[in-house]
Amino acid sequence: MLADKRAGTGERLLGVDRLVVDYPGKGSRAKPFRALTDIDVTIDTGETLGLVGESGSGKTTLGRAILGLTRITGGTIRFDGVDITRADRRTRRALSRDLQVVFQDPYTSLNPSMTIGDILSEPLTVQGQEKAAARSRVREVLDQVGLPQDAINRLPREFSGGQRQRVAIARALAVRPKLIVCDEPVSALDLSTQAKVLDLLLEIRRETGVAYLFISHDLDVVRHISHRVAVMRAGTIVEQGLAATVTGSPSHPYTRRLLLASPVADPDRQRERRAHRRRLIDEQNTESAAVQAH
Ligand SMILES: Nc1ncnc2c1ncn2[C@@H]1O[C@H](COP(=O)(O)OP(=O)(O)OP(=O)(O)O)[C@@H](O)[C@H]1O
Repeated sequence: MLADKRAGTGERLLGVDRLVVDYPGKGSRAKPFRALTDIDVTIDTGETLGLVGESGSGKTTLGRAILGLTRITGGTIRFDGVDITRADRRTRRALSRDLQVVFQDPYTSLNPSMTIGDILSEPLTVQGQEKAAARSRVREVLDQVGLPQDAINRLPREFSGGQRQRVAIARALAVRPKLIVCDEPVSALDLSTQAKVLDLLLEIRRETGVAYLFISHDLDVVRHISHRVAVMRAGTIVEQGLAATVTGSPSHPYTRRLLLASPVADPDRQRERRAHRRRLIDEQNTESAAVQAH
């Protein structure tokens, strides 16, 4: 488990300021739907910000806005000292050296007809690297994510879900990015594979100093990897702070509900959770007794 402190150098890598995203409504007269309202988040070099919230709260929309995949209605996004809110395609291509993504589903995020070698060398050749240099970098990242060298000539279907997610992580790592947006990277995996992939992400962060925006609906997963946590609900951030504080003594009732809803494998955490649930029930009983006595 992580120490309760911020990581990195304290240098600001990402700054999202009063971000608003509207999706067009369906039909010509329909009102647009506001998916994000005045979102403020920051990530420092080497830091992990966990983003939690239930389905539909806007986590993916925020990740996609940062990656330039969703149209922004208002506010600004700065990355590494540059305003990238409305970056053009050329700037985005250059940015992809520093800003990468790992999606949730390792089954659909990898091109099934490409070999692992081609999947991993593509981002490097797009950045203008020579084929030979790209191949040697591919060998390095395969090692880094714990996959065998002979994976180079194999296809994604020959690998398990956890191994495919290692390929997706290797693809993101290949260009040595400063920030990786991890959008539910372990949700499609079983519990023991989840733990292994989370450990891999932690090890990579230690080795490379990369920062993560780690998106998950599961507060327990997020607390394992994050220095700070932001909690989203209906397109807004209801609470953010140090991971141990937000997950240990949440101040917002919504965060408390999320905490109780998240599945845990760790018996200590299960005991802790049962005690917490009992405390909540006791509080509620005391409140209703007080109301009845009034
Ligand atoms: N392309 C779109 N057009 C219209 N509405 C959208 C679009 N994409 C997302 N939404 C809506 O925006 C809101 C936020 O969606 P988003 O996918 O960002 O949430 P999320 O927290 O990532 O949810 P999940 O965990 O289910 O992926 C939801 O109400 C969703 O229905």
